[in-house]
Amino acid sequence: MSDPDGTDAGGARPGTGEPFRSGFACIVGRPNAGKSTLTNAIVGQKVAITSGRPQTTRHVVRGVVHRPDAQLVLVDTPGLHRPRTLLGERLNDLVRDTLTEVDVAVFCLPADQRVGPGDRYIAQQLTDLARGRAATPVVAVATKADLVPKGRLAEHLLEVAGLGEWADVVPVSAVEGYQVGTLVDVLVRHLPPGPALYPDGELTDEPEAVMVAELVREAALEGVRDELPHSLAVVVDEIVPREGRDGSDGRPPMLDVRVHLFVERDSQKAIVIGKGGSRLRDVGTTARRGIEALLGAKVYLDLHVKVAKDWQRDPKQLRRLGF
Ligand SMILES: Nc1nc2c(ncn2[C@@H]2O[C@H](COP(=O)(O)OP(=O)(O)OP(=O)(O)O)[C@@H](O)[C@H]2O)c(=O)[nH]1
Repeated sequence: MSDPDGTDAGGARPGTGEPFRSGFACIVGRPNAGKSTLTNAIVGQKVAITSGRPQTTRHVVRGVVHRPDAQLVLVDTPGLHRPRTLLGERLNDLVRDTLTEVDVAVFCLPADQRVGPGDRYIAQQLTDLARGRAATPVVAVATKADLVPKGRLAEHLLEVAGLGEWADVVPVSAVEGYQVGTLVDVLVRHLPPGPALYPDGELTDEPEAVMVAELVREAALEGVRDELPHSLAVVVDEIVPREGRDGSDGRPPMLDVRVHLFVERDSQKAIVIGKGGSRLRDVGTTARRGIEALLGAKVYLDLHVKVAKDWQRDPKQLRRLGF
């Protein structure tokens, strides 16, 4: 049976000395290959659609798997999602774009169907690019394993293995939860070492969080628009009620709002913060007024400025952050 909260998607490997890993994966395959069902099985209940955070990634985030040892971010690949409508060069371009921006690709091939020309075409593109400069590993997945007898599954796996250059081949059944955890383990192994890309806990695309981020960004860019990258990234970590300040005692309710601002260079961090923190205080005051009006509560606004290079590993990552 499938594990309803997705906890079979792996656990800590204490004592292994393995570094924390984080990165992006995309799930590709022809229509009806089981991509959506697999995505849901991988992220389980922890789905956190973040389409409202366009500043954090150029792709739509489908979900984030938080583990003690890793964070796996599943991103949508609109182009590859509907290969029937994207033939020839356009598909090539999309595959290339996608593969250069994720750490690992997942190629779904349903076990209940013969490998067809559509699969072969995608397989060729993926193999070319896995061999190319981006060298993105591709994990081939035999989906819907529950629909076929063992003998047929073995046959399918052999066929899939011969189709291209895969880092791994894994049979799964998203419906029954079979091997979903194993697949996540395999994907995590292909992620580079690095800290979590998203705050732990639930992400949100709630309009308030998006608007709070916008208010902070606007305030941070005021007067220094030319000196800061257009796409200064603002991430709202949390909006939580202050304990004992829910308004029930007659005092106005109070919210703690914690926000990270990401910039590219130390010099930009200095601009945002200002001499002795004076500018950041102004940014906070301006943003707080807007946020209080928006949320209808008193707000304690906690702003942190970080240089992205400190927590991002390479230009690839910076691009993903929107820089
Ligand atoms: N039995 C079984 N059915 C599955 C499994 N995974 C997906 N399906 C079914 O296969 C069909 C297609 O699955 P989707 O997840 O929608 O496939 P998709 O690749 O996202 O499809 P597109 O959106 O058309 O690209 C659905 O009817 C699913 O219920 C599985 O592991 N076992």
